[in-house]
Amino acid sequence: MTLKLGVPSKGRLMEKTFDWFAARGVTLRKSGTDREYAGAVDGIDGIELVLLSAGEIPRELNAGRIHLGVTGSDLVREKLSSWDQRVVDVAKMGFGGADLIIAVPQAWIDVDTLDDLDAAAAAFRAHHGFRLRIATKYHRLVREFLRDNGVADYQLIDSQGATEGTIRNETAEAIADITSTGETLRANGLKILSDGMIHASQATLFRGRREQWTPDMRATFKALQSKLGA
Ligand SMILES: Nc1ncnc2c1ncn2[C@@H]1O[C@H](COP(=O)(O)OP(=O)(O)OP(=O)(O)O)[C@@H](O)[C@H]1O
Ligand SMILES: O=P(O)(O)OC[C@H]1O[C@H](OP(=O)(O)OP(=O)(O)O)[C@H](O)[C@@H]1O
Repeated sequence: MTLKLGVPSKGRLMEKTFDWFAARGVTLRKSGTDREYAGAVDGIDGIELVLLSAGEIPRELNAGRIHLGVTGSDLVREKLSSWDQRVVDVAKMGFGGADLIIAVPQAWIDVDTLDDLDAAAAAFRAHHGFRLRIATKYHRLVREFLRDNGVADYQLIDSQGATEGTIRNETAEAIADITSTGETLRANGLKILSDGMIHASQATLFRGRREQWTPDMRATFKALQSKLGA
């Protein structure tokens, strides 16, 4: 059996993933037409390229349908419970950096920390009769983080995009989202809580569990690791 490597098929991570492997003597390329999600690997034998959405790579790794995968470290933590028992971090790739943070309106001058948020949430509930709403697509990471930091009086609102806009639209009071330049937060009048950093994400090469791997696959992985210096 060949070793299947899943990489993002488009978007912000794809090109840099190709560059990162190329710099280490492994050429990944899309085969076929631009819109066809087929690929090939040159520079090492026994590896098959699978082009996938970054968000699906954690699940495919966990299911054993791919053996290696490149995706954001945030996505692996969000999509897999006990992620570190399911996949192994082989190499941090040094790009795709973004911080998952909690932010509130700049106008909330009394709220700068998680403790302040907790107090504001209790006051909010007493006043409005429902829990303060935090919009996010990172449900698992946000729940774990708030639980570990003693914030309980809130509800999560699912937002799969344009999350910063939920506050203006009055569908949430706070957000938990990815930021890199901070532009989107500023443009929407939001500020990050001083202790509101949930995870500093970057593109990472992961491998799945090896129980089902054949000796050939293990040898290929070893050869790849030595090329990558991982
Ligand atoms: N400014 C940014 N905004 C959002 N995500 C970013 C940013 N910078 C880096 N990332 C990272 O990029 C990854 C998401 O990549 P991308 O947006 O290409 O995938 P996606 O389109 O969300 O996934 P899918 O293809 O599953 O929809 C995440 O790991 C995220 O942390
Ligand atoms: O700090 P910044 O550089 O402003 O980047 C952060 C923004 O980028 C991402 O959105 P994306 O472009 O992926 O669109 P989305 O809202 O559909 O997730 C993220 O969700 C933030 O909205």
